[in-house]
Amino acid sequence: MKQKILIVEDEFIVANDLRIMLEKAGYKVCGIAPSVVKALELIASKEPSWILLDIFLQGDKTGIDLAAQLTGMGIPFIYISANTNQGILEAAKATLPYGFLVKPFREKDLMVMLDIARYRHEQNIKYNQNADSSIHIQIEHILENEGTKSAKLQEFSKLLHPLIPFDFLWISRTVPHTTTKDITLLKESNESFRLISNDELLKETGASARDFKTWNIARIPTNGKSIFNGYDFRRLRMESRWIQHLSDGYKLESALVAEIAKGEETFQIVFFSRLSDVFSKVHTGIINQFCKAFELLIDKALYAPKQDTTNKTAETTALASPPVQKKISPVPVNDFHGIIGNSPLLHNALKKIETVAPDDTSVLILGESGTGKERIAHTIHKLSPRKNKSFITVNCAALPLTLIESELFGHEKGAFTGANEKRMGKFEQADGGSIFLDEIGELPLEAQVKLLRVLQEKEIERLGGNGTKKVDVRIITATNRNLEKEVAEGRFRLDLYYRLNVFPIELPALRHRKEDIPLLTLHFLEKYGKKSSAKVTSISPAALATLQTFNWPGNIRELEHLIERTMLLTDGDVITEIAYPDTNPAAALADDSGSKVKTMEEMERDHILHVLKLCKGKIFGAGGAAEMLNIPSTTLNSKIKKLGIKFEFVK
Ligand SMILES: Nc1ncnc2c1ncn2[C@@H]1O[C@H](COP(=O)(O)OP(=O)(O)OP(=O)(O)O)[C@@H](O)[C@H]1O
Repeated sequence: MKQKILIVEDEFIVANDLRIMLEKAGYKVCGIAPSVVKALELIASKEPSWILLDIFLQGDKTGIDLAAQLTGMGIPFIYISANTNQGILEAAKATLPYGFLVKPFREKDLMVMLDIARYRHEQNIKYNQNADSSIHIQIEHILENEGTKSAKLQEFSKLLHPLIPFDFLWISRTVPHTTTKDITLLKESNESFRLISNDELLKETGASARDFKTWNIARIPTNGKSIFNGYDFRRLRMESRWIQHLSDGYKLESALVAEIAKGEETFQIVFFSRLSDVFSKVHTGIINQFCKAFELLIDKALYAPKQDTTNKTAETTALASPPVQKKISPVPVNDFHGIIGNSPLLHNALKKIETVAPDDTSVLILGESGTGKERIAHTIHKLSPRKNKSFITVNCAALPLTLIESELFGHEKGAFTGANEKRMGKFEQADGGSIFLDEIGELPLEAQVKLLRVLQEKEIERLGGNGTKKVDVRIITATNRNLEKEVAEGRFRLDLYYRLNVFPIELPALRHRKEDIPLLTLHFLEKYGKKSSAKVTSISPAALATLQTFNWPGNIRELEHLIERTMLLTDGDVITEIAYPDTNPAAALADDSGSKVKTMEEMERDHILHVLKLCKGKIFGAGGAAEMLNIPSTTLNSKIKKLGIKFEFVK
């Protein structure tokens, strides 16, 4: 069946050009809307399968406003805009489009983007269905098992938590004329949730019993909204004394509300988070997707006619060891093929990896330096049918400009001065396996054209050669740059961006998943305990706690090096003090919002360190840091000494 596309664009000529291009390619254009109001009318009457969306439109609403509604309706969309202002790009990106095409564009760009957007949409549906059915199966297990209401609720929370990051849960039931608060649950760790009794609630929030009785504590006044971030959450606090007290008591910063109607009863499930701005349309989508699961939980566990035999006191105390059987989770709790961590953000990424690994799909891994991009790329390879073939890594930033093409695609003898031998490129070495192109954002434009050709034609041409050779390589790329910005500024080809960004996986920065720091620390203690002669076997709780206050600009790599260094400097077998490097720890301790201005010397030091890391510590010769920085190696050496850069920081 032809895909129906609605064009939302206020410039008639552009819209008409788009219509002609789309119809020529076999799509059916079901309408052109110059404003959000008209678009909503056409959506209702024509039910388009896709929307091409301009940002600035007639009327006071923008395409970004409409996008939020489209996500709610489950209609995929792609932006088409001439606007490359960074703020607008960020706002547009937050609405999770399937693509962004910058005007003016070529017909070919549009078609490539639509193909990829459709592919990504199908993958998303597949991913959601997999997750959905796996969670449903696990929920059925929970409900079939013997166990108290609290144990079932605890298991349910553990399952849901990676998808909806909540710290506090509040469930109330409204039957005609009465609303009762029924369940309050607090997250103590990712593995443990505690039911809170009314007495505990009063004690922990400091509210008096009289206030508690007089305040309207049961239902959250939502006025039809479901996401309460930032301003909305502050307004909610102003409207309800009780929410104000609750959020002060438990340090809550945002809320997500789900309402489930069953006959005459309505259940309000409120997820609170300690992070601000954490909830989005993605979470309301998840709630819609798991509506049935919530109903099951309500019917079969929370409000089942046959109540638990356990007495009330037991019900409201800590839920340390639920008698229900442990579930086999698709992602092992602490160690997923050598990837350590248990935070919801990491779990989401790991689930994506499981989904995409078996296919040949190109994967783009996004994340700051040291977040584990290379490790994840390797895991994708190991989980794929290509696992017994080569996994070749190329760091695009470390390759000197002149050698990039010959490194990637190989060269014939005599192709350039110094090419004394015929040489196989990385793509040929990876034939049958996977290639990991790290720092893809650094690839020069000429090499981008050639890479695009490999992706499109699945063939390479050696430098100086006059024939092509077919290669069968799965491409995994990574970057810590904002590629959309690179595209907008003309440094990265749009067609290549869409080819590579078929399945993006975003890796969280360590400071956004500090709950993983203890697990990672213990992992590195064990790793370096085995390797070195250090006697250290453990770390004191106080030392571990200081690691969680650190901001980790260098992410897991930085934590790993710090643990290794601290182990070497520790006398005895317990780390009680962390050997933080003496380089301006205040800068690293500052949090995101309070980042301080760096001095020129600090900037220079950071830059040299970054380049040295890219070159894996190599200073001299081809591919060395001096060449990349375009300064003599003797100058670089004296700067390294002057700035106090030690080799152990570079590893
Ligand atoms: N989840 C993890 N569990 C255990 N070790 C990890 C994890 N993630 C990363 N590491 C370790 O941290 C170090 C940095 O990881 P990696 O090189 O994969 O990061 P990267 O994002 O590719 O960095 P860059 O962008 O600088 O290339 C490696 O030693 C890796 O083994």
